[in-house]
Amino acid sequence: MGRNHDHEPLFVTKEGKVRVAYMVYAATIAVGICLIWWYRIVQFPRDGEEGRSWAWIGMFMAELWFGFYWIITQSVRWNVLYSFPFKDRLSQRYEKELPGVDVFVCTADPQIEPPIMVINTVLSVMSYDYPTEKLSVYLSDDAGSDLTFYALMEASHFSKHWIPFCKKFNVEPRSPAAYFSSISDDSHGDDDNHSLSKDHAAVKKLYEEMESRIQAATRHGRISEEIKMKHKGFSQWDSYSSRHDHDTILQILIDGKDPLAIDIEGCALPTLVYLAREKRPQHPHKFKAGAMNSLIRVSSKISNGPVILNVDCDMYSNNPQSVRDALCFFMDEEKGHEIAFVQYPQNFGNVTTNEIYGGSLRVIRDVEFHGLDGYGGPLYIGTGCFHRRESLLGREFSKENKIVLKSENVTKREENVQEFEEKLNSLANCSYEKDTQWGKEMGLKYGCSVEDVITGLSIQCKGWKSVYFNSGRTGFLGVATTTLPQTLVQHKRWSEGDFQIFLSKYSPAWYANGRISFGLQLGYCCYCLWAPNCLATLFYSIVPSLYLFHGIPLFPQCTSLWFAPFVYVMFAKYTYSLAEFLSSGGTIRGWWNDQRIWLYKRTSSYLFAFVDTLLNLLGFSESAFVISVKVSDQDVSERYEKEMMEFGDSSSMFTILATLAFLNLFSLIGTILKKVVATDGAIDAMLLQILLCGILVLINWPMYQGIFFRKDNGKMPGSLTVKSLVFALSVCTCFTFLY
Ligand SMILES: O=c1ccn([C@@H]2O[C@H](COP(=O)(O)OP(=O)(O)O[C@H]3O[C@H](CO)[C@@H](O)[C@H](O)[C@H]3O)[C@@H](O)[C@H]2O)c(=O)[nH]1
Ligand SMILES: [Mn+2]
Repeated sequence: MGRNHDHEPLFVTKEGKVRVAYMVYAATIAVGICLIWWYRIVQFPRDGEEGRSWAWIGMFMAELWFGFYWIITQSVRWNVLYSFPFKDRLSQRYEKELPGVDVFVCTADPQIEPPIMVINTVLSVMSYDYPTEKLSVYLSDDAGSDLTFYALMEASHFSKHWIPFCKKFNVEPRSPAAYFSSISDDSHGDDDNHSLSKDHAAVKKLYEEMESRIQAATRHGRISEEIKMKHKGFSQWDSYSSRHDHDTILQILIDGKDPLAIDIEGCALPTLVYLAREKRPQHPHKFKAGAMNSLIRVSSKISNGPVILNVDCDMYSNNPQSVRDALCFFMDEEKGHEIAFVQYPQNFGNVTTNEIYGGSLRVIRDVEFHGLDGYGGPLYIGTGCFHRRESLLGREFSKENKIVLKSENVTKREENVQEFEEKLNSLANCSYEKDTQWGKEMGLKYGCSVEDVITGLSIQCKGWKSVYFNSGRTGFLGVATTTLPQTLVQHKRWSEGDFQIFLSKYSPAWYANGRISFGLQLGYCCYCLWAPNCLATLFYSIVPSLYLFHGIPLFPQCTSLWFAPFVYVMFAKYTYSLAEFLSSGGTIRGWWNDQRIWLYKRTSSYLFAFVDTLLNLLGFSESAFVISVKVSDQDVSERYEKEMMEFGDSSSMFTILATLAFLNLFSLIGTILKKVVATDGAIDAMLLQILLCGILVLINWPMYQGIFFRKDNGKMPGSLTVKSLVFALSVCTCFTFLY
């Protein structure tokens, strides 16, 4: 108290300009949508053709859905908000009282999440520009891999050189791999920088030696006896039988309370902890949510930082100031006490210019999440998120009981580190959570494949707000998927989890009613209703094309006035979407690719997610967490760099995509061969159907290439081509018999 506040806030928010033009545009689309609906009602075919009537009803349902979904997506565009923190004010006022920050890094598989990548992320967060005695880093290893442990041990030694180097020269970014690959060796060649270039060379050498040791161990798939002898920590693996069956392994590699834990310049090091929670085959481990909850408990006894940062192991910190930026929101005297979490956008270091798999999630990042911020704050999306420990633990927001973040007095420990570790082990045991509120009212929620979103929603339903911080130097950089199957699988997990939320107790549609703002409810629905989009999209990409082939119109003639709303809505919607994509920094080809990915996701990932969610609900299946692969073979990455679509995997999702691609191709070719369009007035009556089918064929171009022309390993597998061909032909034939 008694501080000179000047009443200057630690952060400000700016609303997007009220865009009258946008509102007019949206209103015209809304009118267009209503006209389309009206058309379907008044023009209902009365010519007694039953097939056409059913198709008509289907089209109407699909258009009802599209219209309804479009309305929902408006919620994230009306009220965009941008937030800007003031770090200088933070350090002026609170430098001495900054709170402890615990960073949780999660990893789960040393094969697809290589230990060297994991420790680069760890090193990047250990070297935050933040008082080291207040910073603690925890690595949760769900594979319980001694390779990862070994890499972390190496990192703990290397950090003694790396952290002082970063701080001395204000290096950015602070992931050594990213830093060394961004800087050429002779860029420090001039005399002024003599000290930098010398240190740079020395640290680089240390890093490369460490890297080759870790890579060698990873290649062998095991740790040599010689290394094992050197560190007693490996003895904890003596009772280890497999990654699904082992005791808790907890090791404090750097103990911040130990006066001897210092770097080469004599400064304190941040605490560094390795945790592999107990795993037993008969005991469901609840994936990342389970890992996070163990970390919350274990960390509460070691450092108990009131702020928790969660990052995935592939998302290194790209900005050493991020902790300070985030604290500006939490520590603001006026509004800070309401904020439960600060979410950074997910950015990826490996997205190519035209993002063939739509990997940058550009529009979500630069438009929609700002829109959510305008209604109370964004979703928690798993990585790059700073939490208040209290709200993560399940505490309700209360105006009266403001929780002020401040540094705590460190209590001295009686026992030595080993005894202490043993005491904490039980916190990460399988049985610990039995008959407790963990996974329900406490910590991250279980039973949903997007544990992050459902947890964030329940926090917001308890009265808390969140903040989306997306400005200045990018906070975190991760690894985006690099093949089509991976992308589809990831989106299946996301859309399935989101749809589970929609149907769960915490549904944004009913539970959240009155607990969060209406705008935010709609905002959540945009994502929670991804999966059901599959039905309307499938219908729209199959039925009109089949009917086209038989010369049966399902849209108004182009000489009719009803033609106008259809053309207007499509044209206006897609022009706007292109403009939005370009203004978020994308390219035209990138937008086109993004449309393709939307189509693919909607017709495969979302369909599987939709079906699985329903089966799940009926108790037929359990959803699992399929971890995204973060490494790829040389030739796969080469094709990725060249933006060639990677199939090369026979999944059932592909069968659907290829079948659809064939169906539309046949319809289009058949239509031309049968000279359907040559008859009088046919073009007039069928123009929209021809256009729709033509666009579907155009957008599927990379698929045809993969089926017919490519020879490389990434092409569509032959067996799959045959299967889809048979399916497509059968559908066409069955349909012909019906008519
Ligand atoms: O049993 C598990 C499975 C996964 N993870 C970790 O969870 C993180 C995310 O997994 P990833 O396969 O990379 O999934 P993504 O789809 O890239 O992740 C996004 O979506 C997930 C929810 O579906 C969130 O958990 C993530 O934070 C969010 O970045 C990784 O660090 C994994 O190591 C675990 O710790 N234990
Ligand atoms: Mn990931």
